[in-house]
Amino acid sequence: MIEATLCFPLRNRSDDGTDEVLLIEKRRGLGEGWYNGPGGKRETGETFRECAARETREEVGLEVEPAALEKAGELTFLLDGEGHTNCHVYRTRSFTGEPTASDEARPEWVSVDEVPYDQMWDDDSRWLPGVLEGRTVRGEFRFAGGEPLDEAAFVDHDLEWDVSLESGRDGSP
Ligand SMILES: Nc1nc2c([nH]c(=O)n2[C@H]2C[C@H](O)[C@@H](COP(=O)(O)OP(=O)(O)OP(=O)(O)O)O2)c(=O)[nH]1
Repeated sequence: MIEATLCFPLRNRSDDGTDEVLLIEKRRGLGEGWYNGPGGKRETGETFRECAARETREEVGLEVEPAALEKAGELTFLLDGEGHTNCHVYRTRSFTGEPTASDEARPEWVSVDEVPYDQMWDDDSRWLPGVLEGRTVRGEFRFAGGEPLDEAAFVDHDLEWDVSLESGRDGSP
């Protein structure tokens, strides 16, 4: 199973108080052309928090402290009945730097009320609104139709809200 992370930096705009999330438009790889949070696959020896912080730095140039990430979700994506990817989701209001485009990603601050779910993975509209409201979620999402995952069809899902994520299923927070 692939172990991956997503990170959703949040800010409150000082002029009108709008709550915004930093999304990326993914320029290559899985989910190319869609909006998502910064994130990616975990490397050997990394914790999930370290992975989320590294991917955020590499993709959009924001510095986040692994310890300042708040665990918001654990999502499992299944493809044709088999576990494909475990995704650990974080959010944070604590970061430094200005978002900068990279080869992999074009960053964009978006109002949390105007997230472009029609240009994202099909499952995101089921769980991301709650995550952006500050809730925690554990979910299983079933896809069918073979590799790659981003060309498979989203079939159905199960969600559990307001769960304790103090410790992940593998024991790593
Ligand atoms: N929002 C959302 N993200 C997803 C879904 N499925 C899924 O794998 N992801 C995330 C997990 C990872 O952060 C990202 C895929 O990993 P990645 O960015 O490293 O993939 P890639 O093929 O570009 O990898 P690489 O070669 O650049 O390392 O997509 C989904 O259904 N919704």
